[in-house]
Amino acid sequence: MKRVFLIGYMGSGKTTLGKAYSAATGLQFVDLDWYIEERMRKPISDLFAERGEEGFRLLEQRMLHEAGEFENVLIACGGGTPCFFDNMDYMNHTGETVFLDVCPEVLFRRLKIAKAKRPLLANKTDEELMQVITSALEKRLPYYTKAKWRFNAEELESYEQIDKAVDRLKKLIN
Ligand SMILES: Nc1ncnc2c1ncn2[C@@H]1O[C@H](COP(=O)(O)OP(=O)(O)O)[C@@H](O)[C@H]1O
Ligand SMILES: O=C(O)C1=C[C@@H](OP(=O)(O)O)[C@@H](O)[C@H](O)C1
Ligand SMILES: [Mg+2]
Repeated sequence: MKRVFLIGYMGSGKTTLGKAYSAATGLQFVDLDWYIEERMRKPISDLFAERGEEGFRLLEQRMLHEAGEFENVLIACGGGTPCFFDNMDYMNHTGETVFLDVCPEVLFRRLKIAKAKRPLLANKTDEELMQVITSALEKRLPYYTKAKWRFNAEELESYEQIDKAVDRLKKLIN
């Protein structure tokens, strides 16, 4: 039985790599954000707005425990998932954890074009965005580094790079 959790900051490529890995190997893919949106029939940004971050984190923990019971699955978490409650310990006990490591400059480049759907980043100027990324990474690194594996995910920009990353991930967790 295989159960893998991808963790890392927003824009580190959890969804992108998780989807590609699943397509290449047949391992079932669950994106935790999508799972929550489907179960609640609402976008993450609405759930954040209605419940506040605290309410969202409670919901996220509940959904993590639900999806965490699935067998033969790769779960792409949200960027904050490992950093609340005992979520990181829970994941380490129930499966293999992989931290997608990406430097702030690359995260900035990716998130600059993809921040609108992320409630913690929407409406930030470039300067604020870089500031949010660096300070959040500093706070979150102690959680992320509890993962069993650390995986460099800085090159996910083309299909070729994604294929290579999938191969590297296969070698790491098989
Ligand atoms: N070729 C690309 N060029 C620029 N940005 C990209 C490219 N591919 C992906 N991204 C962006 O980088 C981010 C990383 O992907 P994603 O898998 O959504 O990360 P995560 O799930 O870890 O937040 C996404 O927001 C995506 O829009
Ligand atoms: O880092 C975070 O706190 C969050 C990351 C998002 O997921 P991605 O990392 O997939 O963008 C999503 O769960 C929510 O917007 C909060
Ligand atoms: Mg994602």
